[in-house]
Amino acid sequence: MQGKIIKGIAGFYDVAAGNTIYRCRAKGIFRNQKVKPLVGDWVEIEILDEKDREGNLTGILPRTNELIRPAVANVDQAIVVFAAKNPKPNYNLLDRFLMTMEKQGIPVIVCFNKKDLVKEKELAQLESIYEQCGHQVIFISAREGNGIDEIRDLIRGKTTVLAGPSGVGKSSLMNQLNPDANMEVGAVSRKIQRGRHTTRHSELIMIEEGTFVLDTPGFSSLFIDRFEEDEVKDYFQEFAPYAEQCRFQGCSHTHEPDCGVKKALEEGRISRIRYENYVNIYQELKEKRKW
Ligand SMILES: Nc1nc2c(ncn2[C@@H]2O[C@H](COP(=O)(O)OP(=O)(O)OP(=O)(O)O)[C@@H](O)[C@H]2O)c(=O)[nH]1
Ligand SMILES: [Zn+2]
Repeated sequence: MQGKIIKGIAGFYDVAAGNTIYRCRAKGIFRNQKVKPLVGDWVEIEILDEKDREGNLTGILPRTNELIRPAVANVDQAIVVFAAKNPKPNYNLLDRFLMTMEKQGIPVIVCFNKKDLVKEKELAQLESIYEQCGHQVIFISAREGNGIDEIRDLIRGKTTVLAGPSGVGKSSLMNQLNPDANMEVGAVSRKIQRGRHTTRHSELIMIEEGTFVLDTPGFSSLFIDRFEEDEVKDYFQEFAPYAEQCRFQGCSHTHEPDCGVKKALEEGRISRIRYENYVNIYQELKEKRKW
């Protein structure tokens, strides 16, 4: 029988097969192989006890991909959640997340929660910025249950990493998607202080058969240390058409004269937020390399 590992705890793996979750032990063969079972793996299991839902892991199917942080395999897509307001979106963190996922070939849907707190006009601005750089953008209100069906449609039959900083309403969203999950929802300030999530392990929540969501702990620890500064611009794809007009080949769009990207910025064709994040990330990587 085949299933998917949704959780690993102290030598056991919880495997969802159909609508049932079996607690499985990895058989000896895994110790001799170099591959260690990962959350998200599609696996072959043998049932030992149907009533007690116990089994053995007997094989791992080939992976389509493997993320290191969070440690999870076979990710189809990510949904990154920010609040449209309260807390104000950290666009720099958002752009870093988009780069990190894009580098690993994982499509990202940008989701702004708490749409009940801001005006349509502000939402339209957010939408145009992130659609311009190639992402699907959705607006929801987890509190009012708005946009939840749209999310359900987007995640159906897939494995989705749900990421976002503390306080944006991820737990509220998970509760809407899966009332059984019963995640703790609380005041923004209190939870940031307590810093819960820091020691939690990756766990997939089965929303329905074949649909899995990973609620990702520790979003702010996402760093972009595996990038060269010169490749950063490749992740700001909306710059590309204007870069053709730069005077210098390999223009970094920061200090060079006759830069097509800076011209487009002045003309309002490129988002200032995105441009400033680009410069910030570019310079940070350049500084790092000096040491
Ligand atoms: N106005 C408004 N408030 C919301 C919405 N969704 C969540 N909230 C509130 O935002 C606060 C944080 O919500 P949580 O769901 O706990 O946020 P979280 O992202 O899971 O935070 P952590 O658990 O710290 O990661 C709570 O006070 C929620 O009631 C929304 O759609 N609109
Ligand atoms: Zn340029």
